[in-house]
Amino acid sequence: MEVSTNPWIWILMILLLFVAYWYLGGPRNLPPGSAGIPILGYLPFLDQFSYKTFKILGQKYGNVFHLYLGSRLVIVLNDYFSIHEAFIKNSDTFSGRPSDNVFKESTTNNLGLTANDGEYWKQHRRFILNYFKNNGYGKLNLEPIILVEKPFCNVINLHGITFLLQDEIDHFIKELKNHVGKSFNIKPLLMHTAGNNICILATGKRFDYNSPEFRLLISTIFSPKLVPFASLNSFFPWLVQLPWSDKILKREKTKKYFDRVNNAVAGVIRSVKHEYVSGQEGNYIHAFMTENHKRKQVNEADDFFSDLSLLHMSRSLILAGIETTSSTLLYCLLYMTLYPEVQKNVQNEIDRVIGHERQPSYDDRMQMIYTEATILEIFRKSCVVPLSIPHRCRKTITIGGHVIPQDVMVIPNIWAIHHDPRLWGDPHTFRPERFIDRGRRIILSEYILPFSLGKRACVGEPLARMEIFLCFVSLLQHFTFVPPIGEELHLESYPGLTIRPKCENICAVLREYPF
Ligand code: HEM
Repeated sequence: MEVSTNPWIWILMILLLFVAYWYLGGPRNLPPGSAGIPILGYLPFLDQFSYKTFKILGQKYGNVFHLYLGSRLVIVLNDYFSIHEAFIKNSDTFSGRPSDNVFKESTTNNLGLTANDGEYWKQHRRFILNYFKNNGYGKLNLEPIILVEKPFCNVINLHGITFLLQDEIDHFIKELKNHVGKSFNIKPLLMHTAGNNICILATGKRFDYNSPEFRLLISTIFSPKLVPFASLNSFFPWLVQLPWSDKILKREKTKKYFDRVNNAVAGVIRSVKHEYVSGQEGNYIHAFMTENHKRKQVNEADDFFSDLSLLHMSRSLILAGIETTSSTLLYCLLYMTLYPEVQKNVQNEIDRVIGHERQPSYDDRMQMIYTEATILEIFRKSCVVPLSIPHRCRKTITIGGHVIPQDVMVIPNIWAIHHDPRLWGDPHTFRPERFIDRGRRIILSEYILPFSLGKRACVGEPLARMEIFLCFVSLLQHFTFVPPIGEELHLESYPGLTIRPKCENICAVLREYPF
């Protein structure tokens, strides 16, 4: 037999082999799904709001399906029951994070909470959740309890976290009063307040909006648009091997960005580190330092709570908490502007339960059924982290009768749950009343998952829920929000990992008292 010397035949054969490998070379017994086209996988067919495409694909492939995004195999969980089976019933198995270039390159050895999934992550997660629990985050009537229980009184323990959040809201309202009656881009102010609430957690105090540390922090965090390059890095991990990968992946720019963020976070840490007195636990940074000392006494080699860890942990909280909370608050105001009758109902409830002479407290929500229902409906509709953060399946397991291979990336489509007509009937209608039982009680739905669920669910949830309630209620106590003259408001968002409203201009009108 003669071997062909025609190079085109060889090129064609290699191409055919590559295509055959692309379609047949992956793991067997995957859930239904699509490999898309060679090299790019299903990426070219995804809408820029990929959660919407996933929802449609769920109708074709079922609620557990696979896709290749670039060369990366991804399993999408597209309904409540599959996500619950994975993240609650098999929470350990699904608590991994993809061991990803993106995480590795943005942190030092995967330090911080979001990227890590080993013993280090477990211990830090437990530590911060305990810190929240012991310091009144998310609880009612805490101030007196804290006062009695805590030997090392500092600002938080004396007055309770509610007091500090209220103080921040006071400053926010004062600032907003400078802009009443005109079109005002409220997003930066919302980011300032969300940023300060995390600083309160970290340092036990708020920062003046004009203080150098705070200005640096806020201005640094959201400057560059690096998400497209992070996605390239994640879905085409082999790009890293190419000689010009640094340029394609903008690695230099990414590195500089994270250096700047580290520098800004270090400034916040420095501002309280020097005030530390041995044994103090009154803010997260001091509690962290005390934990480090305790551990060192037992085992000098234990460096889980090192200075570098403190930097990365604080950074995790700041990066995960500011954009999410400020976007949710912005959606609160946009929905009120677009649904004035809902705004009126919330204000009537505020007037009845709180009045205008005192500040709202977190306890008030027990009597504010309509307001609570409105916030739940905003959580449902806005769903600012629609695909959560990707998980990794730590061992091969069966979900919904489908085999999920070890180490595969798992994406839960939370947006699909929030918009599932089988759960909500009319998912696209904004209707707070769906959460009220015969006008008297809140219907707590397990299908509302803005913070995800299971072992990896958002650690900042207790703080986020408190600040959203207190800020939303305080704002509607003082102002009515209306569309700025000549501007059309809508609820559309930018594409990205988080849903960020495009409309940032709003008009606040001061409410008249007495009402
Ligand atoms: C409305 C506001 C917020 C929303 C909707 C939100 C949502 C989420 C979601 C969906 C996740 C991913 C969970 C998963 O992997 O399954 C997450 C993770 C996380 N969030 Fe939030 N979040 C909010 C506010 C905050 C705040 C205020 C903080 C900090 C104080 C914070 C800190 C974190 C951290 C550190 C993680 C990573 C947890 C881990 O990997 O173990 N978040 N958040």
